[in-house]
Amino acid sequence: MTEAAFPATPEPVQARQRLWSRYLRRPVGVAALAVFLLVVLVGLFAPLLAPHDPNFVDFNLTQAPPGHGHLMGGDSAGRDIFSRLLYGARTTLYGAAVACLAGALLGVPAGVAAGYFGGPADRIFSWISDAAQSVPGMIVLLIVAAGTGADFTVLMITVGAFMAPGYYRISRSRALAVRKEPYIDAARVAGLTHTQILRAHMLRAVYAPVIIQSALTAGIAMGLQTGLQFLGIGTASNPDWGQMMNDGFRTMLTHPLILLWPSAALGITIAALAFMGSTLADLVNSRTAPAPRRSRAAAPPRQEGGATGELLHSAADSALRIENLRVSYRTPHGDKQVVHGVSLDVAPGEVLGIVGESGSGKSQTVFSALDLLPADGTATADGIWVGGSEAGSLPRAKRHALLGTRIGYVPQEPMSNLDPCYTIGHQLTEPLRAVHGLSKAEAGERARAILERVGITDPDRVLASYPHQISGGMAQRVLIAGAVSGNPGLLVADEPTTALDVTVQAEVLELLRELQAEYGMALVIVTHNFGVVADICDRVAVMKDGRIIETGPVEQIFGDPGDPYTAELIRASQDDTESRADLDAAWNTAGRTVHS
Ligand SMILES: Nc1ncnc2c1ncn2[C@@H]1O[C@H](COP(=O)(O)OP(=O)(O)OP(=O)(O)O)[C@@H](O)[C@H]1O
Repeated sequence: MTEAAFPATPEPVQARQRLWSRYLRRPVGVAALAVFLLVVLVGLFAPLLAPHDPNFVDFNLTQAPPGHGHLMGGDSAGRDIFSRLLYGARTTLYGAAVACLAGALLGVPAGVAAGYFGGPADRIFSWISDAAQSVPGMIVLLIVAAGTGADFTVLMITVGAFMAPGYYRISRSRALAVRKEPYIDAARVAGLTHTQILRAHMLRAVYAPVIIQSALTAGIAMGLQTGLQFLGIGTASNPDWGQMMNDGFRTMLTHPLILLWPSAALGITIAALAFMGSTLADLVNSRTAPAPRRSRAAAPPRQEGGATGELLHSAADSALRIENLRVSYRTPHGDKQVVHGVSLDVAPGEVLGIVGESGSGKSQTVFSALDLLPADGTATADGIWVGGSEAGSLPRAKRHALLGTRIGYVPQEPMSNLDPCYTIGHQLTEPLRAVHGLSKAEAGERARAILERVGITDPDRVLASYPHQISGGMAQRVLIAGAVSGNPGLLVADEPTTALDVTVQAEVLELLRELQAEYGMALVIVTHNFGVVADICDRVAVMKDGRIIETGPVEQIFGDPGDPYTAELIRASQDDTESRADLDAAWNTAGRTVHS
């Protein structure tokens, strides 16, 4: 079965509206849609449109040619072919709808769950889908027909079950792509549960491909049901195109028109569905490419050694404490360690900067604290404490419950962390209602107030806007508003200004500093820029190749950097031109080896 590849980022609503207007500019698509709608209308209004009772037998009409009040003549039993064709459209459409519904109900939830959760869920559902495809469908249909007295609805549900793997594959591949989108992580750190994310974001993302798949499936289901009826399997009381073809087949050589009418009706309907599906798939696939994800630097080779960094506060007095954290990834060549024993802590109300060049392990360190590592990443630590409580050993669900409540997260790329399918208002109020139990009105009020607090002067407009209708700077303010809306004790900001215009960067930093002071939060800010550190941080940890090479108060590190690499990072930030060669030279000055 044809399957279209879909870009990872779902359509914004306006873009989706544009999709339909673009569809209406495609002549083939419009013609196919018109034909299909005509068949649907004919099926719906068959009792009004049919000039004769489709089952009334008039022996004078037996195999009669068109004419004398019978537009298409009579069939072998003396019934009006035109009336039977109109009623047949009903049966055929009903059967196709039942098959599509059954296929979608079985295939889509399984595909979304497999793509989203991966691991055993993916393996089990994929195995079932593959197994379903290897079952000989026609034999099963014959058995079902024999066991149910050829009940048409049950037969069509069975046809749908055989179509389910198509829905499964398309939903799985779409969910696999979407689950890597930053806005899914953003929804998790806002505290939404898997069920809420599946319902709100993933199902929405598979909507367009499922419609396209349904157009293709409906055509196939119609062909199958006609084949069954052609074989005489189905209810004889309702006229349908398969029975009519069976009748025409027997007199094909002497009265070819009897076969031609139902065959043409079926062929045209299936072709219309196929053209609709392919036009839609074409339009969806020709959309703009998904937003680029943050590039990952090449991994440094593994280095052995003990924990690096320093711990200044006891676990009970820390907003966040990470002890001897190691992060590794499964690769085809074995495990690759990318963080080699990092220890750091931050006190309530303190601002800690984690600074280092790209690929130094900053994000992996904070992702481990947020429990946001991808499935092939593993974090082990001697301990991770959040708000004075041990979090590292908590069961996943309890650890997850900290997100959005005790930990807030501000990501690097504001736009890709907002779901393009929902308004800002929906995205801000969803966690407030789902995680903090606020009513719709309370959540709306709080979202409005917090937007005003982060400097958005027209909160009502922004609440009603979709992400593509606001600027990058405004989107980052929205995400900051979302991150602090749950009053977390710890705010983690991962390169929060990198994706922003230079003029907006200072404003966003200022806002973070104000909110941190106002809410008394601890702030961990990940950056490659010492300018940001100077602006906002109390203390800094410098990372290189998955280790902390130096920690200290900002003034001390700026005034007297203990490591030539730190000095070079500071100089590069001041020049605003980070030269890889200079950084490597500084690293070598300290007698260490450069790995690139
Ligand atoms: N999914 C992954 N699989 C394998 N290695 C990874 C993966 N994600 C990150 N890494 C490696 O982990 C190391 C640290 O990455 P990390 O994202 O923490 O860097 P960073 O300092 O935050 O830089 P950047 O700001 O560019 O992301 C890099 O060498 C990177 O190649």
